[in-house]
This record gives sequence, structure tokens and C-alpha cells, in this order.
Amino acid sequence: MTRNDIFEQIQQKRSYLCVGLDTDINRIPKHLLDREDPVFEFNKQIIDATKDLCVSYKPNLAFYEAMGPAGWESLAKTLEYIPREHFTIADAKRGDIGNTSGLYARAFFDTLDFDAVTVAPYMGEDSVKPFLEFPGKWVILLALTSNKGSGDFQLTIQENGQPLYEKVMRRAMEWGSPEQLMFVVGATHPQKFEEIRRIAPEHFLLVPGVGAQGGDLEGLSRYGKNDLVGLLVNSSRGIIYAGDGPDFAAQARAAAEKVQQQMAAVLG
Ligand SMILES: O=c1ccn([C@@H]2O[C@H](COP(=O)(O)O)[C@@H](O)[C@H]2O)c(=O)[nH]1
Repeated sequence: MTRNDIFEQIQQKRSYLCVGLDTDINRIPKHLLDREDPVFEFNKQIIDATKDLCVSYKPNLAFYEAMGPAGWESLAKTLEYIPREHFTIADAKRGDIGNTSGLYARAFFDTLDFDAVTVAPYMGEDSVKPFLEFPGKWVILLALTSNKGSGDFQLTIQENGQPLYEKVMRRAMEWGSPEQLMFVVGATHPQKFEEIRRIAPEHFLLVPGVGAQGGDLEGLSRYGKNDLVGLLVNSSRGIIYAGDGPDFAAQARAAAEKVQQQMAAVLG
């Protein structure tokens, strides 16, 4: 999928929402538990209820891997079910020595046909580059994450006065163009967005941390406003667990619609 395809979808739907499919078997409505594949059934109903309101879906691999082979099966069926126009992100946070990264890339881009995978940059260039060798596929590199621990390394100041996340972004921009590389920047760091946009004016940012983690969508939106919008804002629990009864999908839709309307207002 190209950058233009993503922009077009944003314009059509007046939305830059990414719905996170963090589907926890212990949190899905009880009435689904007697289905053959409750996780897939839950995802299917969430997708049906939200697909016109979002441009992207992001299953987090932990939720599927924790279930063993059945989880991989649910993940593959979910990916197959997501309409093709949506940008699909495997939130796997991978990265290893080169040959191993190459196999991770094959797993997410060939075996499964995701558009993008999240990658952890800590092991450096040779751990990231194998993911960039797949035409039309995307790397979403962790830059400044939404969690409290982001202060432990990412915000530490280097000899040249730059925080580590900035060094990571500048180096990574030498490896991948805005057509194949995005950065994860947590919504919980609103004061950093202006600087991050200066560092990477053309790259899409995947922004988790709104909703359940307390990040505020309104404050961030102006940092995506060059071109149409260069942000994908993720919400997982705030949408998929908006309700826990038989009407859970309708509740998820209502939560997604609320976010989409805020986004439409920003897009004008
Ligand atoms: O910095 C990061 C990177 C990834 N995530 C992931 O995004 C979702 C957020 O879920 P919510 O329920 O909307 O809080 C989840 O899959 C995280 O692993 C992140 O939160 N922060």
C-alpha cells in the first residue's frame, strides 16, 4: 500500500483512526465463548461495526501468540477478513540479527500479508533493514513510546545534546523513505510532537496512547496537518471494550464514531 493510498482513504473517510485488535479471550463477551473461534468472531463483529470509520487495523501479536496455534489461526482469519483498503499493522515489535529479522519480515509480509510491522530499533541498522526490503511494505519503528519506561532510555540526552529517540529517528531516516517508514510516537508525550514533526515532517506517525492510556487526541491533531494528515491514531481498549454485553459491537461503533467525528473536525 502506498502513502497516497493511505492519504486517499483518510480523505474519503474523514478519519485517521487505527482500531487496535488487542483481543483478550478473558475480556470478550461471554456469549461468544461457545463459538468455534471466539477471538475471530469478536474481531469479525468489531470489523463489521467499525470499518467505515477507520483506515487501519492493528492486531497486537501478544494477544494471539499467548493462545498458541489457535491464536495464529484467529490472527490469520482476522487478517483475511479485514477489507483490503485498510492499512494492516502487525504490532509485533520485532528486530534481531539480520538473518533472523529477514525471517520475521517473511512471516509478516509473505506468510501473512500484513502491510506493516512494528520494529524495535535497539539492535541497529542490520536488524531493521531486512524489513525494508519488501516493496510496498512498511516498517513502523518505535521512536518515543507511550509507556512510562520511555523515559529510561528514549528520553536520555546524548553527548550531542539530542535525546536518544531523536538520534534513532535521524539514523532510521537514512535507511527508509517516507514511502516505507513510519515512527511510533506516544500520545502521552504531547509536548514532543512539535519537535518530532520538525525532525520528520514527511513520515507518518503511528500514535498509540489515546483513550485507555490517557493521551488526548485534540491536542495532537494539528501536528498531522501538513498534506492531509500524517498521523494514524490508534485506540484499542477504548473502542473494542466499550461494551461487554450482546451489543458490544454497537458500543464499539459508538466509541469509534466519537473519535472519527473529532478527526473529521480537524480535517475540516
Ligand atoms: O508506544 C507504544 C507502542 C505500542 N503500543 C500498543 O498500542 C496499543 C495501545 O492500546 P490501548 O488499549 O489503546 O492503550 C497496544 O497494543 C500497545 O501494545 C502502545 O500502547 N504504546
